[in-house]
Amino acid sequence: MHTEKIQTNLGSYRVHVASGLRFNINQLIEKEYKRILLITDSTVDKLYADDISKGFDEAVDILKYVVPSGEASKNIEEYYRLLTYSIENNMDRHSLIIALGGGMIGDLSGFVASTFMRGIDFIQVPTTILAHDSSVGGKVAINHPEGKNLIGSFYPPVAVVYDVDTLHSLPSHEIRSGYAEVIKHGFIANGDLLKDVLHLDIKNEIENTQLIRHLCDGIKVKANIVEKDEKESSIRKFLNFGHTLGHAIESEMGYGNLTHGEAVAIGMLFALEISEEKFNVDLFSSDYQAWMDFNHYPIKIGKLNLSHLIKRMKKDKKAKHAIVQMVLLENIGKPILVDFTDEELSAYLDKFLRKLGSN
Ligand SMILES: O=C(O)C(=O)C[C@@H](O)[C@H](O)[C@H](O)COP(=O)(O)O
Repeated sequence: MHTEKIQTNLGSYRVHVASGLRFNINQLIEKEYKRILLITDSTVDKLYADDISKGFDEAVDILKYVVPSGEASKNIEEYYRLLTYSIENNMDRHSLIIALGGGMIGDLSGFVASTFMRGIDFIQVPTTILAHDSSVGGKVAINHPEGKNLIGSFYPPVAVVYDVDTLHSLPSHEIRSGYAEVIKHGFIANGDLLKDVLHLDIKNEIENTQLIRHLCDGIKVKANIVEKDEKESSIRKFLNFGHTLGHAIESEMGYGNLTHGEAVAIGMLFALEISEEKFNVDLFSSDYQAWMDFNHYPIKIGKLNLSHLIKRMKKDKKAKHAIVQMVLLENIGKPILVDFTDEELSAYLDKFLRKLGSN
């Protein structure tokens, strides 16, 4: 089993990564809980929800709440229904929430945990590759129609239990989504990981040792940054590489029409091309685009309205006084934050959308 300890001011927890862990969650948490609310989605429920209960004593009360699958469920109505369910079913400050699923479930359940009775324990049990990113670092949130993750908090889980066996049932768009965040960690902080992934055919089954190595490398990059800047006042913003445009595309297209990672993958291409032009460096943007093509990432995504996208980019959490800030790369492993004037951003985005055929 691979274990990474995350030590921050808001809390310390371990991220365990191995095969078969979903049956042994009870042994990986330090406290005993009498009442547990398992939150999952309608896809994962059928596959793994029963396995989770098997590891707990029969005396533990395990409630289950199933959310419709898809990013569109990460909304205020679903959040409110979950709170009502928790109140009606006598959850209290000594209860535990288990978030079983991908980023949507982790973010939504974590936000419920962070606000129910001013905060109760929760653990993340990720079932997607993308969640190697979202389950670590303590960002929990729901979306607003105006923008992604606009309502949320920093609230670390008490543990992350990552059973890699669950990743083999993922559909191809989920593998693409997850590997976008893996390659992001490579671009911002680990050139070897980047090279490895740029040679990877993610259309075919990825064997467990390689998958675990990629996930653990990504988690290490994330842990390293989050431990130094948990609340994103400085270097944590680097983890947002590709997200400024990515989030704008996701919300503009309607949540769930493109996966989070697929939208971020496009956002990274944008940031790479600007970086190469601004800093006169080769950041392998052509190799990266070829990798995206080869692995069937959607690049031609139809017409997008430039001014709508810019309006959304201004709502990004990194923006200050409506000035868009983007993460660029001075080199591989050397991220930097750059402010953009409206004119400059418009010019870059117009050129990029034309290239994609989206203008
Ligand atoms: O953990 C972070 O910090 C990140 O920015 C990682 C992102 O990949 C992740 O999608 C995150 O949830 C986005 O955060 P947001 O603050 O931009 O909503």
